[in-house]
Amino acid sequence: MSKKRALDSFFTPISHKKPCLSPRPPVESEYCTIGPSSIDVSNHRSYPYPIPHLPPHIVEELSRVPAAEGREINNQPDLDLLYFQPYIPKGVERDLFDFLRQQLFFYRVQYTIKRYGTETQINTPRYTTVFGVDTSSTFTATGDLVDSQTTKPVHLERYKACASQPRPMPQCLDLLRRLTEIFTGATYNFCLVNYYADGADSISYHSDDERFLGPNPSIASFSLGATRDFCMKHKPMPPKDGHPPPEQNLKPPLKLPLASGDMVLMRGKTQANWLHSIPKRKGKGNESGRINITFRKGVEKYATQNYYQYNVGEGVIWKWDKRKGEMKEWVESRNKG
Ligand SMILES: O=C(O)CCC(=O)C(=O)O
Ligand SMILES: [Fe+2]
Repeated sequence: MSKKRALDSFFTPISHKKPCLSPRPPVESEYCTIGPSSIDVSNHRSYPYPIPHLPPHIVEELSRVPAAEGREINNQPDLDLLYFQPYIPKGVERDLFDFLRQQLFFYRVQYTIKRYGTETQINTPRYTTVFGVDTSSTFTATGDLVDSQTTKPVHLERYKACASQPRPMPQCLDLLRRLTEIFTGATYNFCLVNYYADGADSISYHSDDERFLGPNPSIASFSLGATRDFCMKHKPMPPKDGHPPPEQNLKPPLKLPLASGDMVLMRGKTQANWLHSIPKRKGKGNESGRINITFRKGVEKYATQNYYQYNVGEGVIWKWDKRKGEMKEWVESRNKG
């Protein structure tokens, strides 16, 4: 299907269908569940509360993505990026930021690691949440989890090690996922969302190179809200035949100032060879929040296990309090009625 045709069918409003919660690859007939006239919510037994669909004007504006051509950055060894400045049109990126910060539920995950026999508690320095399930399972239109091969219900055992049963992508993120699939030519079954409340929140150097993402994974990473530096450096290269480490090790990190609406597509050998981070920012002028959304494809059940453990965990739910202008602990009984 051409991109133009895919987009046209995507934005055709048909209002009487049930919301489709499936993170399956795009099928033209499924796009009808997403349209500017929709006033529904996405709900699922694994959600703490329903998530409203995107307001029609945001859906409308998203039909204009990508707002700019992607720029290739592949002038360093093993680096393969496509950088859109911006991908989401200016103006609507702010509305999307406000909407997602208001409507999504977040976590501040804590976990322990054991290094050289010593246990250390890690406090994830940002808010996180995740939706999706690996390729071994799929959600039906009514939100049931079935085996991708047999279409039989997935036994609870498969995800018993997960912090939460897998959650289907809500419409407000699934729309962006489907658009991203059209423009990147890749498919995605996970959506990870980070919320950096201010400059004190961060993610340290790492690569998304887990085996459960398969070789050469394609990861689409969106930025909304405050501009933050995205730093990248090559993984250390070992000295060869007793000679000092190659010059790549001495190069300063690559720094992309990710602004609201920008998207970086990381692909090819990037994850296998490069590390990335969002460093802390000190001082005045770093008080505003930033949302990062990544779409990825997990090809083993360990992807589901890992992502729910480190992005949902066992702790309390955090929700944006508009009046106070900060994240507040969400308590179900207080919010009923
Ligand atoms: O916030 C970002 O731009 C990067 C997030 C990231 O690297 C991750 O979630 O793995
Ligand atoms: Fe990452």
